[in-house]
Amino acid sequence: MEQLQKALQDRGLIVTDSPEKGRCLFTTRDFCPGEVILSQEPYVCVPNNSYSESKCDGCFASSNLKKCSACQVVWYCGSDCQVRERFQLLCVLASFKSFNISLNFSCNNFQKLEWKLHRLECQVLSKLDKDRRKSVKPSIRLMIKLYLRRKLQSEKLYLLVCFDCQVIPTTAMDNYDLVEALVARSMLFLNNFLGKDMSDIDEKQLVLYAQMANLVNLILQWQEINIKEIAENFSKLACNAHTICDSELRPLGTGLYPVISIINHSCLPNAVLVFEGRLGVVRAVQHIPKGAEVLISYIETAGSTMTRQKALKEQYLFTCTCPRCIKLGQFEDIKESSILEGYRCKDDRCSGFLLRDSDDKGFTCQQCGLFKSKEEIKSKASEIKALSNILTSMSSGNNQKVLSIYKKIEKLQRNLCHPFSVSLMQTRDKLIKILMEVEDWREALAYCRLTIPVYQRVYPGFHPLLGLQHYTCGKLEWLLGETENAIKSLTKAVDILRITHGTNSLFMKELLMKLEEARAEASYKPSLED
Ligand SMILES: C[S@@+](CC[C@H](N)C(=O)[O-])C[C@H]1O[C@@H](n2cnc3c(N)ncnc32)[C@H](O)[C@@H]1O
Repeated sequence: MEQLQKALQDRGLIVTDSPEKGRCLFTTRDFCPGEVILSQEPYVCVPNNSYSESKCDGCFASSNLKKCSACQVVWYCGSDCQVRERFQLLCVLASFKSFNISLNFSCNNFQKLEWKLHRLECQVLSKLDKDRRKSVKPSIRLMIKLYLRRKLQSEKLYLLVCFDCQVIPTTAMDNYDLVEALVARSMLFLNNFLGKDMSDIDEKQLVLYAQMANLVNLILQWQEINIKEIAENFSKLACNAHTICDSELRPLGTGLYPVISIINHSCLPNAVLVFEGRLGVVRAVQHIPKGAEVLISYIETAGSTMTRQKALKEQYLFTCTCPRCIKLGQFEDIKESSILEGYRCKDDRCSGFLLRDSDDKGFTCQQCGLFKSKEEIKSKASEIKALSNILTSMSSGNNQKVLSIYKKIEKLQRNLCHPFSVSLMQTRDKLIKILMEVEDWREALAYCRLTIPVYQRVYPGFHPLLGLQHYTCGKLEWLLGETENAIKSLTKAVDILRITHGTNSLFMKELLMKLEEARAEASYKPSLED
């Protein structure tokens, strides 16, 4: 901890303890919007591979993949990624006495050993029979990697094997002690439910961790392993691991970033976590003065206070007391919930919000006083539910059918929900995605424009999702030849994303280049007309 405090001190940060939140990360200097507060490589990470989709284990790319022929579990996209992974596993296997590996090689001749080493790397997984291999889901692999990595670092093999290349050395920000210090869900269960009965769901969760721990034990077959400790580590992953996303916030995998995990949650965060490849980067999204706590959001912040609190309670077992959450039950909060998750006025031209009547027969618009009966609402809601059920039962691939169902849902929601409703916004997002897949740019743009005011309301300030929505709008306008509009949208996207994503990533370079091209085209067009 002392070592970590020292490393953080150099970055203008300090870890403190609070009785309500446990460890907290505070600033010891000012940070300006867009400034990197902290960045960290994952201690361990895995891509979220499934039967239908695979990604490279090294960089999460999804093209030009080759499956490792030995273990049949891991995929790589090319030699660079293979080299990195093979090197890591060589070090692990060198620590097993059963493998007679010479440690006398440097990184220069390391590549010659690639194939041989990779076979060794896969030793643990390739020992498994076909059925067991199928049970090696990403969460299980993450745990296996955690144990291999611990073994590696505890025996300081990296330094032994190749002291001059300094691949992943043990540092103040990268060691197993930091994993040990992470808060565990099981501890939170106990703290929360001491003296009370655990609910069924909590008990089931603990049983699941125990089953997963058994599976890890069967795969690793280490004599000295402690199953209880593995189960405890699964419960740590549940409230500390992060979903690794690409620049457009599409999930790619899961990673454990033990220092970033010290950062607590707020529904009104002053920082954001984004990923540059596997690197986790925390950036300030507002001015953070010296002495303030650094806070990110763990959840989708678009929902009502009740929805957010439920999500935080279920996964992280705490009740949020951020400036948004402390308003729970106050008139402003009730109004906000009725807008985000409530119904629309019977009069199409009215944008008032509806509140439930005291006799529970229906809802009344708080602006024009029109009444909407419960039956009316129920019938529309069940039509939507029936259509959603059809969608869940459908197999993927039938874009046109899916599109027509989403359009029906959107129409019903337009009639039922408040114009700023989150579920209506989400349905429109699904429509945009499908319409872009079928290359109907015009209609995709129409829906995208409808979502912008809702995004601006639910994701205020520098929020990456708002920036990305402006970007989508800009790309569609650009494709449709609406250059002036594209410039406006792309500029709005850049204004937000340069704060949340920085300007160095390939993604941002592409966005900045698109904006430049659009500006160049706009200045070229009038001269043509002249
Ligand atoms: C990723 S950890 C954050 C670091 C944690 N405070 C620690 O001591 O390691 C997540 C856990 O921190 C606590 N936490 C995070 N944000 C909180 C908040 N706003 N209020 C109360 N507890 C919070 C909860 O126990 C949650 O499960």
